[in-house]
Amino acid sequence: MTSHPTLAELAGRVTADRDRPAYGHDALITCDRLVRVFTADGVEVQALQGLDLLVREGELMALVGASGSGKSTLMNILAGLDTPTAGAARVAGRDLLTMTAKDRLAYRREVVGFVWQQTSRNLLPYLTSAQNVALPMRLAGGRSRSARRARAERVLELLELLEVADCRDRQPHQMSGGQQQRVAIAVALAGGPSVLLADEPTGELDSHTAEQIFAAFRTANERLGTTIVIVTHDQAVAGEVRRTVAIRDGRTSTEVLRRSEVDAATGDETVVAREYAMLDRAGRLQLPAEYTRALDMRDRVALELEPDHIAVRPDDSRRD
Ligand SMILES: Nc1ncnc2c1ncn2[C@@H]1O[C@H](COP(=O)(O)OP(=O)(O)OP(=O)(O)O)[C@@H](O)[C@H]1O
Repeated sequence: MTSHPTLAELAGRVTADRDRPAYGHDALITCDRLVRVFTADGVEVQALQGLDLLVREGELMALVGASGSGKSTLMNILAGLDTPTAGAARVAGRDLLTMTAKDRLAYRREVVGFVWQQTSRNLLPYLTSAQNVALPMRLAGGRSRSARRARAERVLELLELLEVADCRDRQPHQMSGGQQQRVAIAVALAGGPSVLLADEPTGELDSHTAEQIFAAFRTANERLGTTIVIVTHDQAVAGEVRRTVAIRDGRTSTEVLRRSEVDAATGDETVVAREYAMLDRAGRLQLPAEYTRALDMRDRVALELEPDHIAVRPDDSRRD
């Protein structure tokens, strides 16, 4: 039994609540109860149904989920290509719901870079790698000789960082799929974005090449500090990041965090993964389907507050 709070305690809670920082105040990406409804032939599809997501600056994280769960819808919104129906979405201080068309264009040029699954969507086919990477810089930079020289140096630096400097004079059709995606990452990084978004970037590649592409994202994250969000079906890729967020039915449902632990005795390092469920601000929690199935939980469950946990048990009033 918990005792009733005193008036002074209640007043203290109200003040603490008022002084608590706003949701996502220190995140680079904040999605707050994000909703996207599509209407096709008079039928409504709720692709995002109140999705909450926070991504900190400098993170490299993966988004996973079944087909149709809303991953691409979310990526298109974060990329500034689509507008949410309701809720809030902020990236690097920009409000994605209220941006004007002009702000949106600047946002796509300056704040985000993208890498898509189809290699053909990432690169212009008649330009060489170096020209592809230089293009976003030319749109943003000056025309002076020193500006041009600085751009050429930066192009080479990026191609070297991604280990495709030898492809600088080749057009996309003269490169492998993996090389094309590395150049695509260089193009996406050319404008110095705060966030790099990648939608199934390894979807068209074999697993060995996919691993190399993933290493390239990690290099970009570590060396340039760019925040990276990758949508993937590939469990092996998802296993390489510290944080994997699963989307189910248009909401974030579970999250796996991985951290390294060093054995004090042997000095061996192992990666420990732990799965968490997302608790939204209304207190809603989505239990993993395999857990509820295993205990035949349906419709109603019994809850008990224990000193350090909440027990969720099958409905014991249902004795048939
Ligand atoms: N332009 C659109 N018009 C109507 N419905 C759409 C539109 N775009 C997406 N949807 C619907 O929204 C839901 C989420 O789609 P979305 O493409 O975001 O899923 P996804 O998780 O990316 O799937 P996949 O892994 O297959 O790409 C689906 O039911 C889809 O049919």
